[in-house]
Amino acid sequence: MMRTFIQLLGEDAPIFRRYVWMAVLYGLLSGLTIAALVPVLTRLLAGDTHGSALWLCVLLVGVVACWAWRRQVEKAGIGVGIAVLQGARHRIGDHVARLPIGWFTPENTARLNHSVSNGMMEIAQLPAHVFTPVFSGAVTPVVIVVVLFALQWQMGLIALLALPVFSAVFVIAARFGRRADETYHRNAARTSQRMIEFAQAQSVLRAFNGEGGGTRFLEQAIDRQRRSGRELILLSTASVVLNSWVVQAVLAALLMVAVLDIQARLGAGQEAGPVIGLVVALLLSNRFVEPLLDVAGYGEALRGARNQLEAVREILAISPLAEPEAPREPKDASVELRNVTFRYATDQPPLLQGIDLKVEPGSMVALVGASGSGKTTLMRLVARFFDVETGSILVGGVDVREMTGERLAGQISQIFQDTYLFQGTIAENIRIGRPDASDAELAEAIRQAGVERIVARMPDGLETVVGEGGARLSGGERQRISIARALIKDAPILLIDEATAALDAENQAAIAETLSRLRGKRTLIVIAHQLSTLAMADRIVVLDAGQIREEGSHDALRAQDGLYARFLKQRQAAKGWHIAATP
Ligand SMILES: Nc1ncnc2c1ncn2[C@@H]1O[C@H](COP(=O)(O)OP(=O)(O)OP(=O)(O)O)[C@@H](O)[C@H]1O
Repeated sequence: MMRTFIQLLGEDAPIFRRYVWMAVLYGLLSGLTIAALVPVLTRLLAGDTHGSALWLCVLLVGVVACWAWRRQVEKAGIGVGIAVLQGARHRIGDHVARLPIGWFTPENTARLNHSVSNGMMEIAQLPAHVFTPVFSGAVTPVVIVVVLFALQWQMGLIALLALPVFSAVFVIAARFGRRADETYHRNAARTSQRMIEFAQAQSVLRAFNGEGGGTRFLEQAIDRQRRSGRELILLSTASVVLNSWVVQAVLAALLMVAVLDIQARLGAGQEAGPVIGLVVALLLSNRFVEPLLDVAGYGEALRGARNQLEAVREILAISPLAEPEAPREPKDASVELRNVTFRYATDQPPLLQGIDLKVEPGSMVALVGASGSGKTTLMRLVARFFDVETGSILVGGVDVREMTGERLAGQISQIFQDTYLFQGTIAENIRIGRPDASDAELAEAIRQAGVERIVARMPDGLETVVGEGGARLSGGERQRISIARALIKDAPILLIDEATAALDAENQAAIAETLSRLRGKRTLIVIAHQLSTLAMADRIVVLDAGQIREEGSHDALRAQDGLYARFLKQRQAAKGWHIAATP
């Protein structure tokens, strides 16, 4: 936990170390102040009022010093919190900016959002509100153990042995609690997901589930969350009770030893001195358990914060894409995959295997294959959403790992299915492709992508705000804006995913027009669904289960009666294609 905290603080870590030493010193000071009670009481009980008064002054000075130092510790704790909020957020931001683009799935971005907002607030509050009492609560009893040893060694020994026992019980209870906490948070996240899904998918739920049926998934999720919440409350209560039992048991043992010793000494007719010492030791026992109970009380808060820190640690542990020390420049607009193997997770089989593919500058390659065969993944690898496991990907004859991210991005334009539109106007969204594009270039991209027709329908034309993620536009309209954005960028390589779902007749025409205009001028790699696109391609590559099974021109592959011919027949049956209708 401390290590993650220090990692999170980066160059601000010395502030945290200083704070920890201050908190430990505060614990020591508190312990010593409590220890000053011993001479005050022993002298008072022995009738030495003057000596007692002197020690009382020392005690009072200690109390004032403790109070003043505690304020300093809290100030230092707040300083650490501010460093977390200011510096650590930037540090996570810098780290995330270097992560593979492929990492940014909706689940990961939701996690990141939660960690940077709620999680950071929780972590930032730790030093001032939780660490100070926990650190001092762990140090003060150690000082009291030493004093107890001096007063009555058996009590000192019991208190000393109690410390590791208490730590072990605390750690075990925390471990059980953590597991329950994780389950609860997982179920809570699922419930939120289900709630959003429930709201977004009302039309589907009502159409297919009938009355009330649509709430089934949501109810199941709420039920799971309720059960895990109950389990969490039970375990949390049990751990608090267990911790305080252990502390109380230690206190009882200390009291018993002291009382038995007092009885024995009084019975033996010993003088008052040692008996007074024992009475004082009895009082000290109480001060020994108090900070321990404090620590136990903060177990819950520590566990919650630990989960947040763990989430941050997981994000920081993801390896960013390495930037080359001596970046190279691409020589042309070719794309080449050499013996590429890739898998999304180490425990999964390879998704792409032994892929060799060369796309010459200015040529057009269409990728074809069943759903899940790896077409999108192949395109993502070219744009370096991820790095390959073995083999290499070359853009312009240079391995993408030897190019800066900026240089590679400059070589490639993408029209993917999940293109994001920002909360801004249509014009602003298109200009993201090239912020310094002139108005004439903007108008040309708009014309080529068929955005003119959309703009004409909109109340504010090009200045129409598209809403978050382009929510105020249809899927087809969003895609055409993304085509205009890719066209205005004017990169030599264009990767296109012909999204079947978003392709209405107008969009098909826009894509076909774009492709025919750019054919021969740009290197085009297209995940093709349209017959017109396939017929336009210089080469068709058929992927099956992550491997290239067939490669050649449309006519040659069609004549082979292999996978491609079968694919065409399926498409024909589904969409009424006419093979003869090639342009
Ligand atoms: N980020 C990811 N993490 C893990 N698995 C993934 C990820 N993205 C895709 N996959 C899996 O990889 C496989 C290939 O997906 P990919 O999107 O490359 O196929 P595709 O041929 O483009 O399919 P489609 O035509 O349906 O878009 C699928 O089984 C998919 O579930």
